[in-house]
Amino acid sequence: MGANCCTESHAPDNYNTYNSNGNSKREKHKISVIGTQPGSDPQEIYRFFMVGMGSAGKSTVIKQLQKLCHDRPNMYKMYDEEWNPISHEFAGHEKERYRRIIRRNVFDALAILEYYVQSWSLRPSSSSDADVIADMAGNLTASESKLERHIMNALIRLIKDPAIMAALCRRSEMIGTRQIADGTIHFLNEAKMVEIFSDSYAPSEDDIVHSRSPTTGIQDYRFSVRGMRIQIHDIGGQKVERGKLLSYITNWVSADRSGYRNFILYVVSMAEYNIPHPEHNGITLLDESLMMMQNILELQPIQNCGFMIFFNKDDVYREKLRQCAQMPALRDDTIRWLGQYMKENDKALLRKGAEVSHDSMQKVIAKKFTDAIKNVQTKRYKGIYRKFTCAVDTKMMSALFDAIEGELVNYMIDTASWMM
Ligand SMILES: Nc1nc2c(ncn2[C@@H]2O[C@H](COP(=O)(O)OP(=O)(O)OP(=O)(O)O)[C@@H](O)[C@H]2O)c(=O)[nH]1
Ligand SMILES: [Mg+2]
Repeated sequence: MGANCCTESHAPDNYNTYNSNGNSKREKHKISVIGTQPGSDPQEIYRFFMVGMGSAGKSTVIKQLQKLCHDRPNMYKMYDEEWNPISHEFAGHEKERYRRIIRRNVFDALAILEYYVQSWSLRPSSSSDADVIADMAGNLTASESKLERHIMNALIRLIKDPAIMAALCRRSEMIGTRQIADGTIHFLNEAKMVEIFSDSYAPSEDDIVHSRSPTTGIQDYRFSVRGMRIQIHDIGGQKVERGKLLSYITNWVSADRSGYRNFILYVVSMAEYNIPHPEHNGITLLDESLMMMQNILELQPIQNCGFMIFFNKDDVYREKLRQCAQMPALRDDTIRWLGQYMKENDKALLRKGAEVSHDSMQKVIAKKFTDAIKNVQTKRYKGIYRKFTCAVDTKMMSALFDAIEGELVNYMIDTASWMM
């Protein structure tokens, strides 16, 4: 185990961070070490540049890999930048950090729910618990690490408030910055909140997978999955982060060497198919993600890299489509945004409030992206590989990672047949 591995943070967002101009000082060092490690095969390394809009689920993929190192240590292992095995376990200070993040996620979600309770007039009279939250909201940063007992109790009482529950049921109508992070739903029930706000709370791996903290910069992670070495660079996708993308991608491509198999891993949140863009009329956040993907595909330096798309948040997408049966406005939105890619039969079913096969609706999203890919001018030398994913679902992600080696080897051999 590397000398510094016990002191280094292994949590997503805190590991092997690139310096501000996008160069990894460690990268050069690492290249010389891998080739000369005693007893090591001159093994291939599958290298992923993971990118997408903010909140698409990129860091959740990393957290799942870390969780799998915990659940199945014989098959999944984590490494430092010199490919020395390291502990995947979250150290005490990281658990403490996630404890704060999760409490903060819950607080933010309740503040958002309370906002909708007010603006949708869901509560007949005012609530003193809601007043406590409103008073806190401005000062939370300073005191987030030690929420006072009466505030915690007010939060727990609020989650039982029928008005808050009614707002939660209308989550698909929430837009802009006032949206609840998809993973936070996992925490929004009384039993879980009692646990989260107890003094002895230590987040489980599953809780960490559901937590939300935006990534800044570019983070470098290394794992082996059934002996196959993979290196993933996780790029922050918030608007403020996206300005650095070109320099990161150029540096990443130029660090290529023999034995690397390079892939762009583009993560898309299908849940955003109906969320209007906060700044541009007439498009959704999914459209913005699609445009970002097109811009990346136009970049000359990546034409020799494989390109994989994870269509993520399949569970949220499925749930929204299911809700179409009871929510005519959501039905209309779905037809407005996706109708041109849907079969006429399916549109008729949806209009009647009947269920449309999920398989067909997944193909609708894939078709939207395939059409956009056809408009890309820059010639590609590799095909495009796609998967529908639910990054918070450990079983699904483990099945995906278990199969990925064979799939990637086939991809490298016969890229043409992998075109979407
Ligand atoms: N329900 C559900 N939640 C998901 C899924 N994938 C990710 N999430 C949640 O979505 C939130 C955002 O996920 P992140 O992994 O932080 O998103 P990101 O792409 O890394 O975002 P940035 O770091 O801002 O670029 C977290 O609360 C996750 O738990 C999914 O497939 N289903
Ligand atoms: Mg992230």
